[in-house]
Amino acid sequence: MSNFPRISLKPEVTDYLKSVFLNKEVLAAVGHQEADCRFQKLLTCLSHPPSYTCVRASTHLAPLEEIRHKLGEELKKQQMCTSSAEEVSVQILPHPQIPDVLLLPVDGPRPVKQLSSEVVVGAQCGSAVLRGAHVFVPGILASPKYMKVGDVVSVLSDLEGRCTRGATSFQGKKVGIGVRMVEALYQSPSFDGVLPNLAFLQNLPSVVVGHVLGPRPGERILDMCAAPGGKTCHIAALMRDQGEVVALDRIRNKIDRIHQNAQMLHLQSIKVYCFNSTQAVSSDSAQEAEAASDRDPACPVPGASRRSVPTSHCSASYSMLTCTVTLAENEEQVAWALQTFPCLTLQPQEPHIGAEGMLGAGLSPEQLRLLQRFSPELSWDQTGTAAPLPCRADRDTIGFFIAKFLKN
Ligand SMILES: C[S@@+](CC[C@H](N)C(=O)[O-])C[C@H]1O[C@@H](n2cnc3c(N)ncnc32)[C@H](O)[C@@H]1O
Repeated sequence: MSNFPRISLKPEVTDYLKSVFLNKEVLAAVGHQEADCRFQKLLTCLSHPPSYTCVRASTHLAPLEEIRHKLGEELKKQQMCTSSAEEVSVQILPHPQIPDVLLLPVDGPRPVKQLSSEVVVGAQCGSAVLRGAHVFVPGILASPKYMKVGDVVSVLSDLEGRCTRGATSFQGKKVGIGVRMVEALYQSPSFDGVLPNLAFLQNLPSVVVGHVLGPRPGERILDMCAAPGGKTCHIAALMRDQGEVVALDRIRNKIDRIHQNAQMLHLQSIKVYCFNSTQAVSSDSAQEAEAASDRDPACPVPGASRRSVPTSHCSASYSMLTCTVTLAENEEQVAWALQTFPCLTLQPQEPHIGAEGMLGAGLSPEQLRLLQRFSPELSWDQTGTAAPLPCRADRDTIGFFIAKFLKN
């Protein structure tokens, strides 16, 4: 059996994505064959984990080199517990362009034996396992009826969401780890409890967006879709914890995670509110000028989800980001915003390591160049080759999109 069955999407989702990737503008530019090839690669990318782990280092608390060294020591200790080899080595590389990123290669796919005793986990848990996590009890959907502590099992991921939860038959402890991974298909260190205040697991594009925003100490920044607070904390760290980051999330349970992360990273400048960002939008210019009310940070920006909006005194810059690959949530939003709010202009991004925006939303080549789209399908062939890790890291990412606007 292949370790990676092709990702299985509902037919209507496949059709929709296909219509995006094979839209008229793309077809005219690259032709049907190339457009279809990119789409097929996208489906392949979606079923594979990235070839490295990205860690954001808390450089507001310690220098990068010190964090790199401490992380290496911690991970060596971890490896010594699980490996029979006398010498263990851990490769941790700084990112050449991003000053607070450390990259760790993932080794895989490795040959693993499939055992007759199987634990089935949800797809989300499965992807965490592929990135080095152990299986925690809530992720388990089904397990052998008489499984007991110490049994060796294979962990399989339910990619199609068909497995009905049968956790009642799980005989192990109901808290803590459910299955400790000893033989991973993709060998990647577990970060569970490893330097929690200095090494924060975050996808590379999610770190890039903080730098693109470029917040400065003393500014007031609004993050409209903040939980669990990865980017909120990054912004506060980049501001050296001076100023204010207002973090909104509409789901009350998730608010605690922002508090926990801020506390863990020793960040005091974050103010967290449970609030629906779409209701934080106001067209009232008096209110807008006032922008001081924490509960109503008035911004003339449409309240679509997943946006981080920094504000400053006389003009404001806005950064819009999504972790989706569709035109509707990305380039079409940009086209709409530019048309609806003539006061907005697109700004160059620094760093710009992803691709440019995708054709299909009627944006000009110049506008597309100002957008940053992380498109793993464009370079799928190169990942997994001998290319140096930092080069691979910039290409082998999750799908992600960043636009930076200035409001005049
Ligand atoms: C992908 S997560 C954000 C990740 C976060 N920016 C980070 O870096 O850790 C999206 C979040 O947006 C929140 N959200 C979605 N729509 C919202 C809205 N209208 N108002 C406030 N929060 C919203 C969701 O509850 C969810 O927690």
